[in-house]
Amino acid sequence: MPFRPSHSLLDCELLNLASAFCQLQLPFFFIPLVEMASTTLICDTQPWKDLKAHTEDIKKTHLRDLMNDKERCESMMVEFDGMFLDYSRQCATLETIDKLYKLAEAASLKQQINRMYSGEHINSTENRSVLHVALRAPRDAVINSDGKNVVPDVWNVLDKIKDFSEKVRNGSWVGATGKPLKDVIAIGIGGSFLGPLFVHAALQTDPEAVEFAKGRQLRFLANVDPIDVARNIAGLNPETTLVVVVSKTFTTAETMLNARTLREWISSALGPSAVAKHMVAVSTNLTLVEKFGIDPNNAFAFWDWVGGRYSVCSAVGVLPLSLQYGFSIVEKFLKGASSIDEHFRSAPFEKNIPVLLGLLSVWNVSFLGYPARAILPYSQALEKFAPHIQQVSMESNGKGVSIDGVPLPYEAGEIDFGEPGTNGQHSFYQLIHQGRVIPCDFIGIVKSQQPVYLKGEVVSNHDELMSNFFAQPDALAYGKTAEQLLKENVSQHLIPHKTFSGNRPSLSLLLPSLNAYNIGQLLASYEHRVTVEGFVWGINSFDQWGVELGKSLATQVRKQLNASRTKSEPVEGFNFSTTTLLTRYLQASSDIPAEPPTLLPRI
Ligand SMILES: O=P(O)(O)OC[C@H]1O[C@](O)(CO)[C@@H](O)[C@@H]1O
Repeated sequence: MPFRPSHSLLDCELLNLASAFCQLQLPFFFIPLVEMASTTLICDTQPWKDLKAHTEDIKKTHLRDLMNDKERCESMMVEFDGMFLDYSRQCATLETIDKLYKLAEAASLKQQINRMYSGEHINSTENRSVLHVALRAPRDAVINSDGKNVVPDVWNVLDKIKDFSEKVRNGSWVGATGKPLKDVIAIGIGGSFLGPLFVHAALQTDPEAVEFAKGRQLRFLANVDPIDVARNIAGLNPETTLVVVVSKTFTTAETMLNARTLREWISSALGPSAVAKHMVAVSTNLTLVEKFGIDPNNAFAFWDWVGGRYSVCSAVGVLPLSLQYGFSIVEKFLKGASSIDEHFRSAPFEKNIPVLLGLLSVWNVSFLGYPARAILPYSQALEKFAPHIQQVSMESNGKGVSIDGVPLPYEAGEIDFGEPGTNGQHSFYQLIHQGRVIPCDFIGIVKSQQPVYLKGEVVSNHDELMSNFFAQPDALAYGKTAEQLLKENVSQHLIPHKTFSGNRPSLSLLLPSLNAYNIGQLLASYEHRVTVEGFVWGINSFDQWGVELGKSLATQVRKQLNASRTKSEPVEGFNFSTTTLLTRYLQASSDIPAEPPTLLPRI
């Protein structure tokens, strides 16, 4: 285990434990002494303290000067399997990077990565291994969980998906009325939605994938807002639609209500027996799948060692994407992810893209004090990348205690947001240039998947886009001084407004193209980056207890709404604010009958 020194208590540690016990409202003397001696935090280590002290040196530097050091810049560029990372625009020197490697060592990063790959139960609060890497491992790989090689199970499901998706696509699996199923609605939320949506959006512009998707539609129903149901079924015919219910637990309230709604949509149009031909499921909970009325033979399994937000490479993503694009395209995506898995596991830290990305994030968040990160792909096809990484990162690392349950005296996690360039430039970049400092990830693609050239234009449309990709990082790094503005004869009173302080960090990631393989590489790089951050911060990046409280409070509200509507019971048991809001809501919608007939949207 990392961070378990046998030496006596360190100051920061004692403070943390005391505050943990204060939160539990137990007297401090109740702390078991053995526990006191066994738990420490990364902030207690010498490399962390060295980095803290080092921030004073960094504050004296400016990227304008750092960028002049060619040797420094050269050693801040890494290439792997066609991906090129340039992190020379980070507010960091070679000494910083060296100190970050020492921090990684203090965090036992290498050992923690190995523990993940060897199937140890590193998700300790759920007592599970974390093996999304097994989802894209080659057929002959051996990856054990609880003493069993899980790779054959993974490939059994992949083979089943290949077979099923081919049958649907070639028309040998047809709907209840004998018509081919050309449209798919995937119902799921969170990790059972965002990853597949990101990959779908990206593949939609890859010419090879587009060719395979001709005549087919894939839609995603996530929100329990009935408007999302309405939008999803608009223009679709139940006779030619296949519904895939995707839920790891098969208990998520939103997904299950949406699944019951679409089951009603199908059975009211085609009769209840049509469900067998028009609904399939992806889940770890095959018992509940059967209970719902979906034949377990039409269910595609995955396993509790796959976290929801890390599940896009399981049947969660592979099934809907194979139905849309064919299994061969999706297999390329898996291979791209697998290539990064191997790189992450084996490359030395200096050449290891996910490790470098993760360490730089820790540097920005924990030492330079920049809590947010902007993900800025200069590719419209990556429009759903930032929303997906938002979940991967913020649900994984948004934690307040260490893996041992000690409250953290430092902030973990980061605030992720982003939009494709250049749209973002006309939206929130103002704040990034002259307001707050937000480290940016610029992601560029060398060859456009949809090139456009116009005779007489100075550059192609893609070059126009990429001109911005190359310009923005320098604008952020160098800024613009008052002296420069004076030379340009800018009026005195405008100088403060037109000055750019610069010294704003970014990194640039260049991908050769945006095909299925590269999309897999990008996904795995970010997944592992988040893991690296979590390992260094000493937290459990693989649980998500923070989502539970809101869910259970919603259960109370649901009961109240039912009681008030059907039995006119008054709103009770809530605070003044919620009581007022609920009462107002009920009164203003009192024209809705207590038990209305089944109603489906009709857009
Ligand atoms: O796949 P399920 O079990 O429906 O869960 C959906 C999502 O809900 C969450 O548990 C959060 O509420 C995510 O972690 C998960 O991806």
